[in-house]
Amino acid sequence: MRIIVYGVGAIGGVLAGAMALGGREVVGIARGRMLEAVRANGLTLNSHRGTEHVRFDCVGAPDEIDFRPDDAILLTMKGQDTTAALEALRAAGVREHPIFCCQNGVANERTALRYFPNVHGVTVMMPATYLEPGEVTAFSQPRFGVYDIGRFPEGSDADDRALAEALAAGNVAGFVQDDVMASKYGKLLMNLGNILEAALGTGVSSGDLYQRLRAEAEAVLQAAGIPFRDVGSSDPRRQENMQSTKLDGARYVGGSTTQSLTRGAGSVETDYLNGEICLLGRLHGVPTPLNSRATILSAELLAAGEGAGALDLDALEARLTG
Ligand SMILES: NC(=O)C1=CN([C@@H]2O[C@H](COP(=O)(O)OP(=O)(O)OC[C@H]3O[C@@H](n4cnc5c(N)ncnc54)[C@H](OP(=O)(O)O)[C@@H]3O)[C@@H](O)[C@H]2O)C=CC1
Ligand SMILES: CC(C)(CO)C(=O)C(=O)O
Repeated sequence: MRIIVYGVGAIGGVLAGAMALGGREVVGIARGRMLEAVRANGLTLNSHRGTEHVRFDCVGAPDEIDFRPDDAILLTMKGQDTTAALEALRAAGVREHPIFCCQNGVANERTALRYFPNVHGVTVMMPATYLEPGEVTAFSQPRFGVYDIGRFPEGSDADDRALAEALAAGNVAGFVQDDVMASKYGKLLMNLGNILEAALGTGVSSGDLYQRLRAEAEAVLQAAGIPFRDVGSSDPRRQENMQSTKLDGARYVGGSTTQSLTRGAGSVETDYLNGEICLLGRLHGVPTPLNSRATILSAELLAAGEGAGALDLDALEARLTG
């Protein structure tokens, strides 16, 4: 299986770099300064193993790839960039290839299924950062991450098992699951707090706001009849595979939404995280005022050009509940 990593950022960069270092054939699709940097100098991967430099083929768009039957395509862009990526894949002639949604949220799989028949969900448990072009950092040891993998909407197949093997070569523990979306809904609950961290700054207490966002979401999932599995700190696989690691010269600035604000990326994923709960709440008649305010807050922070940590807890509480 050749691995096409579409979106070389924090997750895509660690995956592409680690699997290439593990001897797997990898092609990256990147853009902007990341593309320039990887093409010019390869990628630097910082982790508990030290600093490693790796080269792999990297292109700017799918139509620069001569797709082969053994290709697997990993989507590693944020949810707001998925539709454009799927359209570019289809325009490049992709049809039957397995598409693995290595992304937070639960909307990517359904969107991908409009375009392609062979879609897989992947729950990504892997703290990673991309702050500078050409450089990414993995903050977990002994494995860089734990992934659940399975066919969407359910089941599993040989492609899932082949991806788990490729991930193992890249120091990521992959678990094939017949009900991967239950794991992805469990992860979605965790990601409702991304916007709180982005607004307050990493390491700042958000009081009871996360529990309140989550309570709204759990009521919504229950009303919608959607099962979820907890993949948070109580998941024993985290204990075994994912201890957080302190690295010389690489500070963990926070989760993916915090990084988007820190990098001035121009968009955040909140509409696919808290916004998913609003959507389901509206479909199933469950009010979601806090998650709704969270989506509006993220849009306002972006519009105001705010970086991470723009608000203190009182200000945040007022914006979400006042
Ligand atoms: N970072 C983390 O620790 C974790 C992230 N996740 C999830 O993983 C997914 C990826 O997040 P993350 O890696 O942090 O995001 P990043 O923004 O770091 O990486 C995504 C990359 O994809 C690029 N990209 C987007 N669209 C295209 C395109 N059409 N062509 C080429 N490149 C493209 C982006 O470019 P540009 O920078 O120009 O936008 C960016 O470099 C998200 O769903 C996130 O929620 C899950 C667990 C942990
Ligand atoms: C759980 C968390 C916040 C960190 O891995 C994450 O999934 C993200 O960064 O989006």
